[in-house]
Amino acid sequence: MSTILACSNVTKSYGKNDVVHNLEMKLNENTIYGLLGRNGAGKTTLLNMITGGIFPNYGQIEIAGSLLKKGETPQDICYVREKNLFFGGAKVMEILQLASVFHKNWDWSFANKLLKTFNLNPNKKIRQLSRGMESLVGNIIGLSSRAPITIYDEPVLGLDVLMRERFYRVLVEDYAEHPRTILLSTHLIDEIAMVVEQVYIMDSGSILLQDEVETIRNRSHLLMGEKDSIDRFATGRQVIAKEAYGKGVLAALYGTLEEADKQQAHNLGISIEGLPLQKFFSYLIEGGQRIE
Ligand SMILES: Nc1ncnc2c1ncn2[C@@H]1O[C@H](COP(=O)(O)OP(=O)(O)OP(=O)(O)O)[C@@H](O)[C@H]1O
Repeated sequence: MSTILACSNVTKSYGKNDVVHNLEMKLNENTIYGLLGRNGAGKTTLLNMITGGIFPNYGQIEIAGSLLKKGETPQDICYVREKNLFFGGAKVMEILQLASVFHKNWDWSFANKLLKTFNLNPNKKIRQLSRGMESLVGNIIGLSSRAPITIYDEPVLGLDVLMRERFYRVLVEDYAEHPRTILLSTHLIDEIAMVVEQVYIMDSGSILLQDEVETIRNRSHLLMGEKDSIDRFATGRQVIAKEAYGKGVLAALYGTLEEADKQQAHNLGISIEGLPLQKFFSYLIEGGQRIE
């Protein structure tokens, strides 16, 4: 599969602070990615660089084989921002009409269908919409653009559970018919775990881990046992976090465990459970470890 977006050594500083630091990222064509990180991790800053709003201090960004130049807005990207910049006095339909001009693959019949799916009145003014409804206008633009790269920054902010599920379902169904590259940036990990194929986990401006969701699921384990046993078992393995639990210790471990490993754990009186993605993420961020 070929690369459609590549960030090499990208750094963005404000004053003395590197908000994004030597960041490497490679997105393939026709894949759904999650960009995960807690508040302030640098996700929006990274997305603003990828979409041409701000320019890195160092490094380069390549989109569909061309280096992004300062001041350039990449044509192949549809960026659905966390905070929309829609004019409050404009009607929903006028915002869609404006967006359609910028995206050559725009599909009007799909856009009209989505207005119904999400119960949005196209004649309502933006300022009359709730926070969730405003998110939906952005999401309709992201979906209808059918852009080769669609980036959503916190796309379900303000949406109720029903609308969140509806959005993810439409996204996946449409992706199946019209494959493209989608990047979903969020801190709501468990919600997107069913949708994304690959994740980038970001913290303090750097990527801590990049892998397939399935691989992360298979490799993250929660061990429970006595401290000495856990320490013995952990030797030579990647423990990303450890905490006291009653008289024993809980340890989050990242790596493949073969049958022999599981037997060794059993012999040491250690129990092993899978680790939900959200919990794995919390441990990883707390530990601040980079996983190669
Ligand atoms: N223009 C700016 N000037 C100074 N600092 C900034 C600027 N923009 C962002 N930052 C800082 O950079 C850090 C990363 O912010 P960013 O918005 O990229 O994080 P984020 O991962 O998107 O967080 P959230 O999920 O809360 O939106 C924060 O500490 C923020 O205060």
